[in-house]
Amino acid sequence: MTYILGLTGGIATGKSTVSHIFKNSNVPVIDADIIARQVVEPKSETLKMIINEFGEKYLMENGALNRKKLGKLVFNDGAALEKLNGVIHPAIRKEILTQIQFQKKLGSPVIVLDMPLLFEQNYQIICDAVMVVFVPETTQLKRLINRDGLTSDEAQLRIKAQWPIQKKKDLADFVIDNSTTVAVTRGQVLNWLSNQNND
Ligand SMILES: CC(C)(COP(=O)(O)OP(=O)(O)OC[C@H]1O[C@@H](n2cnc3c(N)ncnc32)[C@H](O)[C@@H]1O)[C@@H](O)C(=O)NCCC(=O)NCCS
Ligand SMILES: Nc1ncnc2c1ncn2[C@@H]1O[C@H](COP(=O)(O)OP(=O)(O)OP(=O)(O)O)[C@@H](O)[C@H]1O
Repeated sequence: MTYILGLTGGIATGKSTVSHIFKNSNVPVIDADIIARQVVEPKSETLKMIINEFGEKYLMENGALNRKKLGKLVFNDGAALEKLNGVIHPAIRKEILTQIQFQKKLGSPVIVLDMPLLFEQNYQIICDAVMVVFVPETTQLKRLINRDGLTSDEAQLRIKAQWPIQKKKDLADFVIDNSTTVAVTRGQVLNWLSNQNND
């Protein structure tokens, strides 16, 4: 039996940091952010649907999606974000389910599904448990601004496009506090894994 651990949190609370720790421990990770990029590669059906919906101005000269420009639109406009989600999420879901089946066939005992919108898109129902990585909102805002070079207003809009971290924490089976050092976070994840191995 393959145990599916959903890994989520808010934007920039540390999901990738935690998923690296899993990967380094040889646990396979399915990364929804990577899949969300793969399904809109140049010439893909999903990219064509996005361009039909939003217009040619969201394409770059090389035929790739202009992610920066589309991000500016959708994180400022809830209706546009819903439209984008409606077009892209069916393709993301299909690929996630394919990758889960693949890992199950390989006989992986544990797999991690790393997905920022895990609760928003109702993926907890296919997970055996959900782990939420959290930091206080002030830390989240600071790390997001530093990592992505956003203004404080832009960063706050992105945070508001997702459920509040407290709501996700309340729904979690396991929580990881990523507010101090990566070493402390690693300790919590390795501890979870060793409890898992002892079961
Ligand atoms: C709007 C897009 C083009 C902006 O691209 P950009 O390269 O600037 O950001 P990137 O994709 O790296 O996402 C960064 C972070 O933004 C947050 N985010 C992304 N999409 C969404 C969304 N639909 N709703 C809320 N938050 C989101 C996530 O925390 C993600 O980790 C892109 O995020 C996108 O296509 N989003 C829709 C697909 C999606 O929902 N992806 C999230 C994981 S499934
Ligand atoms: N414990 C930590 N101490 C200091 N900085 C950290 C820590 N954990 C993560 N960071 C930094 O905070 C930023 C966000 O972390 P990370 O990319 O792991 O978040 P994420 O949840 O995967 O983000 P996204 O939702 O955008 O995918 C990164 O720049 C990362 O290097």
